[in-house]
Amino acid sequence: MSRYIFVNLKRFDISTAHAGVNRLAPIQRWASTIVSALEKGLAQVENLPKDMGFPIFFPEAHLIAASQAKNPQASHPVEIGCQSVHTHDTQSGRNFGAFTTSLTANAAIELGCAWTLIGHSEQRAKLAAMYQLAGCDGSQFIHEILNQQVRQAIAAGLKVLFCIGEKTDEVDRAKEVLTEQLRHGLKDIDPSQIVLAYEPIWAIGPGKTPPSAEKIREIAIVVKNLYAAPLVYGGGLKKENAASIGAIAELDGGLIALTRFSGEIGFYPDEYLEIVRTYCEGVNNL
Ligand SMILES: O=C[C@H](O)COP(=O)(O)O
Repeated sequence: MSRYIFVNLKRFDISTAHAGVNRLAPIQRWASTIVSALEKGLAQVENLPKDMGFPIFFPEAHLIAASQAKNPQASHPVEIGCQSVHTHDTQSGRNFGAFTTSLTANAAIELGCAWTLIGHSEQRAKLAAMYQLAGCDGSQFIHEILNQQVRQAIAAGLKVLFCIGEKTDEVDRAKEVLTEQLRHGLKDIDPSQIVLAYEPIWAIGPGKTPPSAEKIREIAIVVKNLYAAPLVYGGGLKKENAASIGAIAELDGGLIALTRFSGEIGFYPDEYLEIVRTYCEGVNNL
């Protein structure tokens, strides 16, 4: 594939009764509802580039249901991905699976995954919070942990979407931050095994203003010079900016989480399809 529209479904399976955003289906049918709606909907989208991939990252509990819901006859099949993998894995004569609470890359493969998402800002924040509790700046260790996870994923045969991005207080030195994340997180990793996602953290989620297409393009040029892998943009990607982001020649796609950022926020398949349609208008105008 040479272009991708990724979806990260974060923890969007939790119903509104428990303060979540799932209004789509009971949790048992949530993943299959999304996979079927997206595959049926993508088949109706006109002028979809043939070389476009549609990976979706689910929480672990939904991986089997999502894989089983895939239609082998779909004209534009979705691919299933997990939200990161463990730093270690099963190995003949060594570890037989003593990994309580962890999803290993070999397990992800057996659960039907083709992809994993590593280095998402919410994963980085979780790791940083642990180091903070220990009273130290763990940034170097976080890069190393992510690097180990990427290695395990590739060894198991997973494709990797590796996220980078600067925080609000890092905007002035964004290039430096991105350089560090790439240099250490992807140390000795072959770029042919990776797709990168640039997600400025200050643009993710409701109530945020994403950067202009010109600003995204500027960063895309920097990132591609640092690491020669396909690059997608995420963080407030929505119908309103999808065409202008699709028209950035240096990008190879997008990463979507919410499709609705106000009111009954959440991920809605029909709105996702509208974003894809609009993004492709931008691509077709290139
Ligand atoms: O993983 C996806 C990103 O965090 C983007 O989130 P968003 O589309 O809700 O801004």
